[in-house]
Amino acid sequence: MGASISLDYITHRFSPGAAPTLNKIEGRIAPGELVALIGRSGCGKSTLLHMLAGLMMPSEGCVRINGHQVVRPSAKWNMMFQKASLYPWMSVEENAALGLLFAGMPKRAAAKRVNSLLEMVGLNDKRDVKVQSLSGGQQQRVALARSLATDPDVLLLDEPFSALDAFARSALQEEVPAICRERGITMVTVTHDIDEAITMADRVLIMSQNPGRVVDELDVDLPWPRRHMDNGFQSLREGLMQRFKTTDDDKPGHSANPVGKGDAERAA
Ligand SMILES: Nc1ncnc2c1ncn2[C@@H]1O[C@H](COP(=O)(O)OP(=O)(O)OP(=O)(O)O)[C@@H](O)[C@H]1O
Repeated sequence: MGASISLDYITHRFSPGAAPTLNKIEGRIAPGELVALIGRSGCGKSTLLHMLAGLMMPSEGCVRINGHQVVRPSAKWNMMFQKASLYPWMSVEENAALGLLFAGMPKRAAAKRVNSLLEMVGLNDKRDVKVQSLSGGQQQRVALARSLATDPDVLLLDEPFSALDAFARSALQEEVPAICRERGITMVTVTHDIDEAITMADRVLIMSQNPGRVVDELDVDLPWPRRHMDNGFQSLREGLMQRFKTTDDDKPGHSANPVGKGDAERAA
């Protein structure tokens, strides 16, 4: 079952006396909600996500999951990164089972749990294959199975599909929120890509930079699965671009490019 997340006035400075990278970020994410965090490069998205994962502590304020302050990483709030970080000499099954083995689950029980997940992510026939022989998309599927194996309440995604080809990316953009919805997992994904945010999230939070703050949000009230060519999708996309631009225009010395590098690359 998903967990609630509270951001309680999070401020962060990387060194004492420096300007804050994040400034007084507050908000609440409901159990089972799917949220995308979008903002320009360097605005502090990954820093904030690392705090949700318990990998970093803010200078001021705190993150609470189900009301408890997050002070360390946990298998109940798992993070997926841009790179799958698998052990190349281990099989798909061994990599996917790692979190369970670290948690003390016997090998046979871990393999049983992982097998149903590998089936779910479409890798059942690759169980015994070494991960180094897999494609990037397949490796991210192993990482996804590994993240889900510990039955997390929260799944945190730090641009996990940005290095994948368009087909693998689009399949996972559809499958990951579907899995989270089915299991009631709360999802927070960081992205530069407006289409990815609308494809995956119930709600998009927009961050500004210098200092990083959540300055706007947009509800994505579209049926699943989301289709880029649908009128509803396109009008939300335009709305989000506009909000992004307004956010940017508020800043002195803003760039003519209204969005992050994912969209900027497409526009080029
Ligand atoms: N360990 C660190 N020490 C000092 N400054 C840091 C450190 N980590 C990040 N920063 C700075 O904090 C700011 C926010 O970085 P962060 O990686 O969170 O941004 P981001 O929005 O995720 O960027 P991107 O989209 O490019 O990944 C940047 O200016 C970055 O240079």
